[in-house]
Amino acid sequence: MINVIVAGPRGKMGSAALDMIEGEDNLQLVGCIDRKNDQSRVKDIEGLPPFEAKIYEDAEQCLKETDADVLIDLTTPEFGYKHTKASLEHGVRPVVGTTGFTEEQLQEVTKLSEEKKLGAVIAPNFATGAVLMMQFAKWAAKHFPDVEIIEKHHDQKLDAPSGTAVKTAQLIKEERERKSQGHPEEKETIEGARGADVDGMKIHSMRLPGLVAHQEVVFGGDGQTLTIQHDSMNRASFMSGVKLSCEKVMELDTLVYGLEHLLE
Ligand SMILES: NC(=O)C1=CN([C@@H]2O[C@H](COP(=O)(O)OP(=O)(O)OC[C@H]3O[C@@H](n4cnc5c(N)ncnc54)[C@H](OP(=O)(O)O)[C@@H]3O)[C@@H](O)[C@H]2O)C=CC1
Ligand SMILES: O=C(O)C1=N[C@H](C(=O)O)C[C@H](O)C1
Repeated sequence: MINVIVAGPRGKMGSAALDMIEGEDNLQLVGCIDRKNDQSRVKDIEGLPPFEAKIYEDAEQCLKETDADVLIDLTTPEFGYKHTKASLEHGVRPVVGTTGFTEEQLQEVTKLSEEKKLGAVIAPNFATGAVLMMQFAKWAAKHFPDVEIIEKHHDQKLDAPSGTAVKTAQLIKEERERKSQGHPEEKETIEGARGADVDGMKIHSMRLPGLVAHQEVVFGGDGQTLTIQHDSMNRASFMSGVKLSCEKVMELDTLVYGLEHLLE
């Protein structure tokens, strides 16, 4: 049995994680970290499954009082980072879906996980299809170095570009020489028109109601284009990755960044 804390239980992802845990025999909810409803039971919060587990506003208290193996964080970049550090300090393995960590923050928690010899998973995208989309994009970049990324999300998303787009750009960067794209003398007549720049490749972020999580990686070559596209239609699409991460993190003693390292 793996004892799990969920941070962000009322959120879109956190509540989907509770539903997933409810249906799994090897995962047990032992506590939640929220910024509301201190000391309430999960079952008393409208819309959440009937768990007896307690809600804590104080993450430290939750980590101390529950006999947790894993902390799943699905909150905000600021609190996700704090929870990840606190979790490692308390000997609890973090599984982090929260996006928007800085490079420095990632390095810091990687170092802490090494020092503590404690497994951790940070996955910008838990959907298997999104992981494949990123791997296919990395492969394609060998042959098509000109590429732009278009990510589309619901309009409640806090971070832009998405963690998935940033990770995709990093994977492509590993495959190709740095290059500037477009006309060398191109000028933006409206600021931002060409999108964000990562190592010469552009990322465009769209936010609209009705969307969930979608990305196109568009490559251009001589007389041809190649588009690799992934769409998450709902949050259930992420849950097999969350479950797998909870299981695999128990066997790790360092931090892994990206679900691709856990898929066989
Ligand atoms: N890796 C992946 O596959 C995926 C990652 N994500 C990422 O997961 C994160 C959450 O996304 P989503 O569920 O859509 O966002 P939501 O805004 O729906 O949920 C976030 C929840 O965290 C709560 N929260 C905020 N601060 C704290 C705190 N200090 N302690 C505990 N809880 C807190 C919020 O509370 P309140 O309601 O009061 O604001 C809210 O309930 C984002 O970073 C997103 O990018 C999303 C989808 C997939
Ligand atoms: O906020 C979201 O919704 C999502 N966030 C992650 C990201 O930033 O890449 C994963 C997925 O795209 C959904």
